[in-house]
Amino acid sequence: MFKLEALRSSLIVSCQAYPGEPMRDPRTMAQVAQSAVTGGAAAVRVQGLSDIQAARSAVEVPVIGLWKDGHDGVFITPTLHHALACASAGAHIVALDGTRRGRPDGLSLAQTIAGVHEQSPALVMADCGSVADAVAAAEAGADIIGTTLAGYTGEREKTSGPDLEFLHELAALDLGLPVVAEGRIHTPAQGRAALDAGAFAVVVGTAITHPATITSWFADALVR
Ligand SMILES: CC(=O)N[C@H](C=O)[C@@H](O)[C@H](O)[C@H](O)COP(=O)(O)O
Repeated sequence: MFKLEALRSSLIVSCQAYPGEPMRDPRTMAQVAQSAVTGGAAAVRVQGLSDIQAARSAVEVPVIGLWKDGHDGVFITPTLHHALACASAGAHIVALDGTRRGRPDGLSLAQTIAGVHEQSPALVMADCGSVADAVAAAEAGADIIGTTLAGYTGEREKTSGPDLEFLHELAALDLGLPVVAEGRIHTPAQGRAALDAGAFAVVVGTAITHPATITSWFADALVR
């Protein structure tokens, strides 16, 4: 079993391709995950049961697994069923929606987290969108707080880079849990700034593993 402490101050790379995209293939995502580990990723975050299984076989580092179902409201590992499936697929850490919104299976966040802890060895990362979410998720038994949903739930402005103010607010609260910075970290300096703002570790997705978006940044910069 891995030690969460080993991820302190580390880079975690999210390797995700979206529905209909050419790289949406578990073998491809496992290769991307391997490349990220070669470059220094201490853990990877992958979406979908096949990608979790493929990543587990491909890399030695901890795998954070999630299952996106839909794209509105609560869609990141929305139910206990989704969460247990991620754990069964091999996720060391299950990332799930950690907001205060109602969940499709009617379970509370606390019931969902308790179900994962009772029925699997996985830790739970609660993807939050606000300070109130983070406080509630900590009370509900989450092992890790993620800032993943800041800017996506209507409770906080969608900052162009990471929401550093959110990280500062969470650090001041001292929830007693690791807070992982995730969302719109696009440069190494922003990753460093997230750690300096109090993050336990940093997740980078798009800026490392989503070539279509990275290409568009360059292409857009060339347009006069
Ligand atoms: C909001 C949402 O659905 N976030 C997802 C969560 O898994 C992913 O689409 C993001 O790529 C991931 O959070 C990493 O963030 P960024 O790609 O900005 O580095």
